[in-house]
Amino acid sequence: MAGDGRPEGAGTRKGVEYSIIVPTYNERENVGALLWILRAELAALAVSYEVVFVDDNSPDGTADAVRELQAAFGPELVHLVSRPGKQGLGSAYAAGLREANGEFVILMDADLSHHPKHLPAFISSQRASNADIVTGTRYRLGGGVAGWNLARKLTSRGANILASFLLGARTSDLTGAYRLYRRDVLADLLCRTRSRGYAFQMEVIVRAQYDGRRIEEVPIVFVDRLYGTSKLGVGEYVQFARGLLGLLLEL
Ligand SMILES: Nc1nc2c(ncn2[C@@H]2O[C@H](COP(=O)(O)OP(=O)(O)O[C@H]3O[C@H](CO)[C@@H](O)[C@H](O)[C@@H]3O)[C@@H](O)[C@H]2O)c(=O)[nH]1
Repeated sequence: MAGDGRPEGAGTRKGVEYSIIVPTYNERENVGALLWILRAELAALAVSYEVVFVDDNSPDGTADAVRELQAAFGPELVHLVSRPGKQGLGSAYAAGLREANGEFVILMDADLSHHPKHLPAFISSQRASNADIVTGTRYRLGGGVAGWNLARKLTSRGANILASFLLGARTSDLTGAYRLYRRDVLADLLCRTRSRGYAFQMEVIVRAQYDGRRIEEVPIVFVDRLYGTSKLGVGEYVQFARGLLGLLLEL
């Protein structure tokens, strides 16, 4: 594997600044809307970008919907990584990175809970600060969550407070997934990250802090999905606890 996350000898598409990696599992109703809104939000910025969908053989036929988008918008803009079965978020990002050509990588959910309207803020924050990572935060002034029930709000907030306290983290939203990374920085972190599910977000940002990476935050409002359901289950909570314990023992 090359140091930037691509397989040795893989081709590059020169001049792409941003690769937007979107993991999907049963997101057929969302991928088209996401792409349209993304294009509208990025049009004014005059940046070059591509969108890499990583689908785990979704039973609802998400991969076919992405192929239709590919046919409509072209394979330069829309990429599809198709995996044989559900393998978790962390490994989906790694698979997306192997296909990505951008100097920077943006990770976002498919369901519009990570709204593309925040992308200009990520990009301008990185440009202004030369940061290695810009992470979206729900827990700073201007950020927030809409549409979650009280139990989910408390779980998310509680997990963040506990993990920040135990790990000495300076980032206000450890579990958020909406982030921009310098490509080589993400590739390096992925090599060392053990978590394969939702705990991935926490592990990556904490490791980056311990590595001395420059991390900036931008407030985002996470709006719960309109279509489909969350894939967060009990197993993910167990994995989160394991990931936290593992980091605590190691760092
Ligand atoms: N390829 C692939 N995609 C997956 C998998 N599991 C989830 N996804 C995709 O990953 C994205 C996030 O999944 P959701 O199920 O919508 O997550 P959520 O419960 O809304 O949780 C969000 O907020 C958490 C923080 O509170 C985040 O930790 C989490 O990553 C996500 O952004 C969606 O695009 C979903 O289709 C998987 O195993 N494989």
